[in-house]
Amino acid sequence: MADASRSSLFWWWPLLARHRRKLYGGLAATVWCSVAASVVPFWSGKAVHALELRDWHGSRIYLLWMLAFTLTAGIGRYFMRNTLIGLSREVEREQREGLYTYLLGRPFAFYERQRVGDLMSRVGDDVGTVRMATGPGLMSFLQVVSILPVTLALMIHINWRLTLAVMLPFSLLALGFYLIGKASHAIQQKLQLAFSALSTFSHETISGERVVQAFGLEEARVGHFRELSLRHAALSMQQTVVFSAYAPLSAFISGVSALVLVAYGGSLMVRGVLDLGDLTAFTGFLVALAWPMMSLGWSVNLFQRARAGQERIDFVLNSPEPALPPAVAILLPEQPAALRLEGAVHRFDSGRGLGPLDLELAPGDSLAVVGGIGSGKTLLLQMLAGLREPQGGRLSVDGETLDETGLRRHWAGLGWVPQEAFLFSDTLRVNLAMGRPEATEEEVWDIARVVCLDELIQRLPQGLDTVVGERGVALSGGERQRAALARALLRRPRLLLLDDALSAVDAETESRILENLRAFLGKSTLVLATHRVFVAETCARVLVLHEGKVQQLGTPEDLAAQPGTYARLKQLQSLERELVRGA
Ligand SMILES: Nc1ncnc2c1ncn2[C@@H]1O[C@H](COP(=O)(O)OP(=O)(O)OP(=O)(O)O)[C@@H](O)[C@H]1O
Repeated sequence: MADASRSSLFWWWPLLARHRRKLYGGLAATVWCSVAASVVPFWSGKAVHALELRDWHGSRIYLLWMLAFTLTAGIGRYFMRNTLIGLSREVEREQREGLYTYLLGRPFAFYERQRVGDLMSRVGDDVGTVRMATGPGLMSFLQVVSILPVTLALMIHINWRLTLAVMLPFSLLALGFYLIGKASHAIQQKLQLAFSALSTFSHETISGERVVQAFGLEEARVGHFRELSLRHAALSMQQTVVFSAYAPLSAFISGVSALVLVAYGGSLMVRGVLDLGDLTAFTGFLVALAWPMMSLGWSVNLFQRARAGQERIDFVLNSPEPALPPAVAILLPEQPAALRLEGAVHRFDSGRGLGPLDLELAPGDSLAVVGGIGSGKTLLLQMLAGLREPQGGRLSVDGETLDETGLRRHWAGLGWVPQEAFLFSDTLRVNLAMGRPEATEEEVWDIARVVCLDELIQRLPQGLDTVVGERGVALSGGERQRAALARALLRRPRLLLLDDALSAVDAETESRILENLRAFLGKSTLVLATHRVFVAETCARVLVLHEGKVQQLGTPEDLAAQPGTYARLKQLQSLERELVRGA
């Protein structure tokens, strides 16, 4: 949660500190514009007084001063808006980029605790509330604090008793704003949570729209969305009710103040203590004060909202997971990776998971990981990839435990094809060359041939420049998997990890790809997780996992010859293939 300094009134100072010069410039422009604006009533009073005395020349001079200060205030206001609104936009950009960079620097475990819709609402909505406070909110606040002393000084200069009388009602305003602000902050926190729940739910529903439609869940999902939306609307209404009190309270206080001015100011004039010019000036001062005082309520509300938003942003930024090591320039060794797991374990609260497990892979080794559903294949590959840190035991690569640079070096030489092939919404060319942007056209086509994607690319109207849609939606599951495999191979990885990477490819194409992959054996260390025995046979060794532990380990031939899970699987799948061939 936010630390103590963040929850103080100046929680946003760390965001502004970097922009001190701009802030001071904006502050100077605000003071300039406010001082100029507050002096205008003073000259208007003088002008009226001169008119009262039929001093036409004097009144013209005072009117010219009025014009000059009005113009000066206008110019100051222009600079104030440009500087402070510009500042808020910069703070917003920095905060958004900082949050985005932070998110991309989080390890696996972080994303298992977060929901995408919620994170998106923090990057969008919460950052937006902070911008509103650092821009328009801060501007209004600065206006009030700079207009008030000058106006007060001029008012006291004319008559301190009348000043005290007309300003007294304004002190009630501060109390009112404090109470409203407190209520508003509490509602705002709930409101932002409600918005986050709404955006998480809608993000999930839209992402899983095919499942929703296929299972006829539209009504149920719309119903739940309506509930969340109603809660959000109800809280928004509560917020509006509380917020609506600002304007009437300010207007009422201004009205009472005007009433005091007429009653008490009028009596002072009748008694000859004040002249008409003084009363006119006081009226001008109250008009000049009214708007900033009213907007003070609005800016206080913006601060409440922003503080709640910043607390939610800080909650993400203070997540307990350590950051990923920074990217550094890396010179990769030529030979394939050597890996060793010693007593490596990763278990979830449910007790399910992987290990303790020992495993050694020499450079150029190939290992197939076989096992039932949930036996730990993916976890093992994630651990070998350095994406999931062992909770106990250790992973060493090329004989060394992975430190920060070691991890980056490990990733630089990694070709990783996850179970769900993910493509970015760009062209096929960009997706394939993502791992090695300097790859030549020829190299891209060579790899496309290895994964049997060349024919498809030739058939596509824009060839390699075809846009594959969001997450590669324009390609079939098997095509997506082959593109993801090509992306990994094009990297010429030292370690190639394939997590059931060809499960959506038809058996014939899969055999062709496996045949082509043989050319890579020995050049990369290969670990592949699979449910298919004939895929496992591509590798020199097979590891059978059961409930996260090693059940069998040996060459495919040895395992096929001894009784056990592997032999049983092979028998079953061979029979299946015979049946398919016979059919
Ligand atoms: N993030 C997680 N939180 C909790 N449990 C998890 C998590 N990820 C995996 N598990 C559990 O760990 C076990 C191993 O999961 P893993 O994904 O490695 O299985 P797998 O062998 O790859 O399965 P499959 O063949 O279905 O892909 C499973 O029982 C799974 O439920």
